This record gives sequence, C-alpha cells and structure tokens, in this order.
Amino acid sequence: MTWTSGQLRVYGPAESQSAVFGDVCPLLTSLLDGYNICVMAYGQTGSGKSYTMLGPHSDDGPVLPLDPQSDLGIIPRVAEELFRLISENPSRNPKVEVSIVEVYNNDIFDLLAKDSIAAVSGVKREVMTAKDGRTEVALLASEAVGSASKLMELVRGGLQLRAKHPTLVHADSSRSHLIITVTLTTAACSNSTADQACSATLPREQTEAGRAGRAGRSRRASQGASAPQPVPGNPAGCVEQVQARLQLVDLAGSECIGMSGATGSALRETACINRSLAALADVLGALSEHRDHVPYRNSRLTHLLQDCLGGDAKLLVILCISPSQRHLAQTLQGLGFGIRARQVQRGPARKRPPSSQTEGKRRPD
Ligand SMILES: Nc1ncnc2c1ncn2[C@@H]1O[C@H](COP(=O)(O)OP(=O)(O)OP(=O)(O)O)[C@@H](O)[C@H]1O
Repeated sequence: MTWTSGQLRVYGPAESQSAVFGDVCPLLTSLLDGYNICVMAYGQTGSGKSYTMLGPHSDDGPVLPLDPQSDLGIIPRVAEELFRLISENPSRNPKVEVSIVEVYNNDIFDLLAKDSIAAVSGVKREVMTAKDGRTEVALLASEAVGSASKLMELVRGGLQLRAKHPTLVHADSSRSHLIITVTLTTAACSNSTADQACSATLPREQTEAGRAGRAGRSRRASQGASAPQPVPGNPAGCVEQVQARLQLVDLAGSECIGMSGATGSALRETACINRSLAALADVLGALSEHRDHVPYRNSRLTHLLQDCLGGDAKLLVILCISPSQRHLAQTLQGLGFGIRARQVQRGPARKRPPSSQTEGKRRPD
C-alpha cells in the first residue's frame, strides 16, 4: 500500500454492501499480481465492523453463493471474486491456503487448529519475526482451499470459535480481533492481471462518479501504489512462484467502559481490546512521525500486523462510525485514528519477488 496517495471515501448508512466492496475489489487483482494486501475494519463496538466484513449476523455465518441483492459483506465477496479471477487465469496454477486467528486478551488463538481427536479448537500460538524479517505465527494451521464455498466453510468454523460477549452497547459483541489470512501462490507470468476488469463483476453504481459523502461508514483507501511491474517471463513459461498474502481483519470494537457495563472477565476483555487498539494507534503515530522506533511489539495485534502496517503491503482501512450522538466521544476517537492513519507516509507497495520455493505452512497432521 501507499498511504501517501490513498483515497478517502465516505459511505452513508444506506450504502449497499456491494458498493463498499467496490473499493476492495481492485486489491484482489493486485493480490494476483503478487502484492500483499490487508483490509481492516476499525470502529467502536456496535458500529458495523462485522457487518461490513462479514454481513448480517446469523448462526450459520455467511453462506455462498451470493445473490446480487445480498447483504453479505467483504469477506464472502472477496472469496467469490478471488476464485472468479483465478478461474480466468488457471495457467498460473494458483493455490490458495487459508489460516484464521483471533487475538483475544492479547493472546493469539489458531482457529483452524485441530486437537488430537481432530476436533476444532482455538489453540494458543506465538507470533515471531522470521529470519527474513517477516512476521509469522509459529505452528499456525492452514488449509488449502479450491473454492469460495470451501473458504467460507472455514471462515464459518472460525467464527463459531470466536470470542463473543453481550454488552450494554451491543448484544452480539466480538471480544477479539479476527484475522483471516489467504495465501495465494501462483506461477510468475509476464502478463499482469492488473489490467483485467474487476469492475466487470461490480454493479453499475460502483463505476459511477460522485458517490457523495454522507454520515456513516467512512473508509480510507490507501491504494495509490505505483503500478505493478510485470514479472519477467521466460521462454519456458511460468516456472517461478510468487506468494502473496491477503489479510482480512475484523477488529474488536473500542468501547467506553462506563457505557458497555462490563464487569469481571468482560472488563478485562474491554481493557485488552482498548489497549491493543491504542497500541495500533501508537504504531500509526510512530510511522506518521517517521520515528526510529515503531512500537510494534507493545501488543500482539500490532506485532502480528507488522508487515501490513509498516511493510510493503497495500492497506485499506475501513472506519465504521455510529450515527448516534450518544457515541460522539467514540466517534471523535475513531476519526482521530483515521486521521493518524492518513498521516502515515508510505513508500510504494512492492510485489512479492518470485522464488523457486514456496514457504507455505501446512496444517499439522
Ligand atoms: N450498514 C448496516 N446496515 C444494517 N445493519 C447494520 C449495518 N451496520 C451494522 N448493522 C447492524 O448493527 C449491529 C452491530 O453491527 P456489528 O455487529 O457489525 O458491529 P461491530 O462493530 O462488529 O461490533 P463489535 O465490535 O461489538 O463486535 C448488527 O446487528 C448489524 O447487523
């Protein structure tokens, strides 16, 4: 991503989910071209982050296929669009792997891990910095997926395990940060997918200019990366491999302890959520001021997201804002976060260099 030439869009409460997806869709072509991508929803509790990322709450979670009027959110739409793009260019032999973690009370839990009897359970993991400087979660389970519906099946499984707790502000409040990582491995080819028309699958409304800003969901799209350089081809065709990561992040909501009515373990959850979001804001502050030290390790959330916050990924931040006057203080705090994010000056996003080997981790047997 580049923060420098990123765009700012504002969506009203009545804006359709497909319109919001319009800003995410071009990033998928970038993913296929080898860029790391992160799409992150930030905002106070109950402001619509999970709705934006996943869709309306249901016990079954988001289910594909999409119907055109569907309220499904970014993640199921990403799943469908990604596999549509892949089906258009199967010669690159793309492979998709998925891992799902939550950061709960400043601990990382692997939501695809299976125990000795193959029952799915959240297993605690550690984030570490690999020799090449990239952040990795040790022993993280991942699964190969061959279709959008399989990908969403895994997401639904992860959502079943995600920590939730009712509060006075939101009856179905997520108490953890959810991070879905899609790793795409493709053979490097000379023809970039960047010029493929993602908008071919988008509704007309998304191609129209002048989607005027109204109060409600506000988004900051940092998509001003320099044009991707084509990967040099070779006469033998596609032999090298490019690995790119897409991180889809539904953050837990910031909340005012007095309003949420949290006590006991819920109070600890709230404190951990607020601390990790403050750490995220601190990292953005340090990046925007070009400080020598960026405090990524003050929280597992920021350590985990280090590569897409300070690295060479393309990042899109969706700021969800309550239209209610009652939440004015949290709204101002959220806008402050957005301003900080906009002030970060980033260099151009870089695509992953091809390598002859993939580094993907597989689900342990
Ligand atoms: N744009 C929207 N249109 C219709 N309903 C919405 C919209 N945004 C949010 N909602 C509804 O508002 C409620 C709260 O939204 P959601 O669960 O997405 O909040 P959240 O920000 O993820 O909260 P938390 O951080 O506490 O988990 C849900 O019932 C959701 O369906």
